[in-house]
Amino acid sequence: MLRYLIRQSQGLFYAAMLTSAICGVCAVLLLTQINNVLGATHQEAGQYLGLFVALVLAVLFFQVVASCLFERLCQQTHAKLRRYISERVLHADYRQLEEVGGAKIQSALSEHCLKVAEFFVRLPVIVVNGIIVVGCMAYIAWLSVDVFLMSLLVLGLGSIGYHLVHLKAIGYLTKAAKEQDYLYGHFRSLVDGAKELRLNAQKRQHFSEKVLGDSIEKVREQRTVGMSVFVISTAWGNFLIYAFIGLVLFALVADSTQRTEIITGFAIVFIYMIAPLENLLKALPAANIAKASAERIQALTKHLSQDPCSTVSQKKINSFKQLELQGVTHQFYHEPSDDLFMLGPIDLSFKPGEIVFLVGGNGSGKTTLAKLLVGLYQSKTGELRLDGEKISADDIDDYRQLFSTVFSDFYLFEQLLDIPSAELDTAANQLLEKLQLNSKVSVTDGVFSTRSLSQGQRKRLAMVVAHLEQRPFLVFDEWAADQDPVFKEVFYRQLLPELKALGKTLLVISHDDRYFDCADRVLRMDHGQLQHQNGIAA
Ligand SMILES: Nc1ncnc2c1ncn2[C@@H]1O[C@H](COP(=O)(O)OP(=O)(O)OP(=O)(O)O)[C@@H](O)[C@H]1O
Repeated sequence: MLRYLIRQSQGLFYAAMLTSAICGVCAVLLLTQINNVLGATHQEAGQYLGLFVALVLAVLFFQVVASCLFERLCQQTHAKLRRYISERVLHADYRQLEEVGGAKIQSALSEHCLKVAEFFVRLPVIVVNGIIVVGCMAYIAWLSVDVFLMSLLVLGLGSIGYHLVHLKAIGYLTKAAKEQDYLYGHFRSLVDGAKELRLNAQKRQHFSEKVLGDSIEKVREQRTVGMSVFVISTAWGNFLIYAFIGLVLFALVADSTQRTEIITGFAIVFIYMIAPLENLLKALPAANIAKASAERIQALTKHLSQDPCSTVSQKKINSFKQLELQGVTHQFYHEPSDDLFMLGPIDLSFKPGEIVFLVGGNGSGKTTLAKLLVGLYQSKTGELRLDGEKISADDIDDYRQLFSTVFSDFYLFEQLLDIPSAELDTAANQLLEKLQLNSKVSVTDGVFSTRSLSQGQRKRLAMVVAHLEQRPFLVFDEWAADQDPVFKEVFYRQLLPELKALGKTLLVISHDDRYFDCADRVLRMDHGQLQHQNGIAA
């Protein structure tokens, strides 16, 4: 994932890395100048002044440029990641999207994206300090090969210890990232379940303490332990540095002829190197958090297989003569209860200008069948046929454009999402009048004046949206359930016949048995199986 993102902004990334590297090199050169001045007489020191000032300015300049470039990279990455995940979600198989759930997607779009993007802000710290440490090591080698070999040994030991601890810490951070996905679900419940939580103090307390509270605590605990483990590894690194300094000062150069000179040189290098080394060790955990977040994003997007048709097709299907479902099946497996719901095999056909009612008990499979019909669910077996032609996976998005739906869990966007025009506004406002909503809502430039309506009124608004799409097939899933008796009458006796007269095919999922006579056909679902009944309902 990180590699993919780097590839996406290659130019910016390499420019930022290069300026960071130059900054690091200048910082090491500055160290050698400081050391030169320390070993020089007062007269000699003057000749180093120009280079010293130039190097200080260069370090500052490249540091600022590198940080700005990495900040830009961070923002670019953040935006790209958000777009990438949004696109994957937009084109994901609908059933898989249902399985993944909103919480994981929200967690990925907000926190995981941010953590990955932040990696690019930490990168200059890692690069600059890494180069300073390597440069210092090279300088140590130039001063004394023995000390350099010893420092390599110390670094080797430090790396092994760091790596072992690091594995442990990463485990905690990954667990925290997983728990965070659940936490986002609980955050949603805070708003979606606001009514229930207010009306039952005991449940509210349980939710607050046991559900939300426990989840917040788990994330806090795992992250704290993970980060503490990193702190321990940093301390281990620091211990090794000080042990090494002691070794050099008291043992390695103890009886050297140029003792004072060498010790002064090393003391400067060590002092100069400690802060970058610490910064490096501190920046690495952030990189690891980014890695854990990137893995969560990857796991999510991997789970969402893409519809084969990801672009808007030019092929528009505006009408049909016959639509058939042949041997179509679907199944839901509920793991906790080991329960399997099987729908079908279903054979069914529709013609333009007919009203078909789909009736049956709760959980009998009516909505599932409607989702199969409109191409939201893929059939396990069997096929959809339009005018005798089989609908393949490549055609499914074109096929879906035949339908306008109002499912019982419909979503109302704040705008019509069509290209705004005066005609569209006029048509929408006329429909609002027809559905007796004109005193509450109006449409201007394709945007609704309000969506703060009763559930029944919101459903009427959803009907306006569906109507405006001018598709040949309309599906209403218990649309009339929230309507008052007067408007129920309008829906069944006036609106449906008007739509039928326009040549539309209508699949109406309904429990209103007093209106079953409005249908040309009534289909009854029972435990996932379809029973055809002609004419008026049984
Ligand atoms: N997203 C889902 N994930 C898992 N199981 C599901 C899902 N949607 C529906 N089911 C299961 O499929 C069965 C049929 O559900 P469906 O919503 O199609 O019934 P329905 O006839 O529309 O019911 P109702 O009249 O209550 O709306 C149910 O037993 C339900 O548990």
